[in-house]
Amino acid sequence: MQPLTDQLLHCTLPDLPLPAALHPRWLAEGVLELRPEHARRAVVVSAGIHGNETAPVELLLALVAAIGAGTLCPATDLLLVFGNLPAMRANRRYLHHDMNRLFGGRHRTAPRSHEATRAAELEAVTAAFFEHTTAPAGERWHLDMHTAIRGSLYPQFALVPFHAHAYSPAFFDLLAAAELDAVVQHTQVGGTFSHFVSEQFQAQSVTLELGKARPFGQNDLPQFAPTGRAIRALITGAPLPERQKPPVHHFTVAESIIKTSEQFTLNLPNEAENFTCLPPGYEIAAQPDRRWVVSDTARHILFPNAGVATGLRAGMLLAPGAPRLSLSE
Ligand SMILES: O=C(O)CCC(=O)N[C@@H](CCC(=O)O)C(=O)O
Ligand SMILES: [Zn+2]
Repeated sequence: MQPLTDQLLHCTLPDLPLPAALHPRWLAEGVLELRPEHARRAVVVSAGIHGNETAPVELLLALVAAIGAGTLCPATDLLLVFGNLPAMRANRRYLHHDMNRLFGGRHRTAPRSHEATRAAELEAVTAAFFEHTTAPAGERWHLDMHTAIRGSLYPQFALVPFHAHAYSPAFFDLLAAAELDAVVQHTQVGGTFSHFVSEQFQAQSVTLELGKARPFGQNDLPQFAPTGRAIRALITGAPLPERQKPPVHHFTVAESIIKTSEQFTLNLPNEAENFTCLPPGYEIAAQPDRRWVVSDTARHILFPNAGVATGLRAGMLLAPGAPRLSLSE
């Protein structure tokens, strides 16, 4: 294991020297705030909200190391969040409850658990971070980095939370510069960290899916380099790197498949990848009180997972294209 990963997991990362000019403060376990003078932007970068999604954690640690070494000089207020440390130590998505379903106050009504306590703590530190920034309203950003359980036909993609405020063209430029292959627009509220930050602080917040989830030490780190470069540009104010790939593909969530029965079944092979296009009329999932059939217009499956706890999302059906009303306007 890399020394910095070891330090994070053993809670000795605060021993790492950081430039005093950035006024570094550890606001909670695994939550580092940096506030350079005259910041014109406030950026939250989070990883490890799911403990087994380790590549984003390594990417975030590389940013902390570069800041410590003085090779990366943020010009923005920064909140760096390592989400679920006990789950990271156990290489599990979560210990008791999926933390990324508990934001927006849902932790209050959920059974008591490490994840519920941590979601409440992350909400509080994020609120304090945005409350004290001098960055203007349109310059609040949040990138919540994840990796997916299955492989994906579009290997790297973004999920934009449903939002009522404007996301700027600069936000979509960032996603393009990060070499993402696809952008998925949510159409309903959710309990994710990115939805919470978007709704509560009118931030341009997004979930990034950067590849397939693998344990520490097994990640192909060069795959994450374009995202790392785009984040560095965002936090230093440098120009964004030029995109080398074809244009980003857009999708919109048409239906969320919510498992509400233990007898829920999913009609898909384990090796089926995210974004697989299914034939219209295909019965993708069923439980005693209902069945989900693929429509003509929403044929792409995302995050199919029969193993989620009852009450949670077991997949989404996507329609190609951005929503008809552009949310960036
Ligand atoms: O691969 C999977 O099945 C899940 C990967 C993952 O953790 N995705 C996030 C997406 C959050 C969002 O919809 O914005 C999640 O499920 O929490
Ligand atoms: Zn995740």
